[in-house]
Amino acid sequence: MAPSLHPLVDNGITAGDASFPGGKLRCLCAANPVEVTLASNVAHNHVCGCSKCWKPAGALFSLVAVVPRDKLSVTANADKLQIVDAAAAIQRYACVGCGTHLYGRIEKEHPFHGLDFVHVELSNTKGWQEPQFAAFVSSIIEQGFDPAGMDAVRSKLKSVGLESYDALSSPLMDAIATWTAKKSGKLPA
Ligand SMILES: N[C@@H](CCC(=O)N[C@@H](CS)C(=O)NCC(=O)O)C(=O)O
Ligand SMILES: [Zn+2]
Ligand SMILES: [Zn+2]
Repeated sequence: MAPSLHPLVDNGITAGDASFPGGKLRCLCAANPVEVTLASNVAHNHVCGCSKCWKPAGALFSLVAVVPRDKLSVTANADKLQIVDAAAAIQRYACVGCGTHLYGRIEKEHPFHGLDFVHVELSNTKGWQEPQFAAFVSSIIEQGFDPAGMDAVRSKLKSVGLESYDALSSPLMDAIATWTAKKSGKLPA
């Protein structure tokens, strides 16, 4: 059986609703789940193969998107959240009970400062933006995936409409490079 890329990708992608207003994310604890409320839809939703992003059990990829940080609030059981790696650019807040990551936040100077990273599969409502591309695809090898299987992974991603990248998508890499060039003065600010 082919490995699961992600449950919301394996059987094809369902388009989101452009006017979706947001909703609640909950961790996987049966009792007292951590609840995060998003006051808008997400953007740049994508699958990520890196080792740092939270993945559901058995999946090769995470499903991760961004939301402006002022649209995100922790609305229940915030005391169960702990930062996974305080040294990482993205400070990922995980539930100490079930290990699920509820959101990731960037506090340092960074092109994505002001955006929080979230996993919309933690919501039981439909209409969130659908995944747009696949990022850090080659990174799944670092976690033990057989490199001989990469063609099949990239073909499967393409068959559901996701372009594969081994970092972020070209438009996002361009945005990061533009931010860097403006900061260094190579481009006018
Ligand atoms: N190959 C590395 C890539 C890690 C990486 O760079 N992840 C990206 C995509 S989430 C990133 O922006 N990380 C910043 C961070 O984790 O703080 C891995 O799999 O761990
Ligand atoms: Zn939990
Ligand atoms: Zn990642």
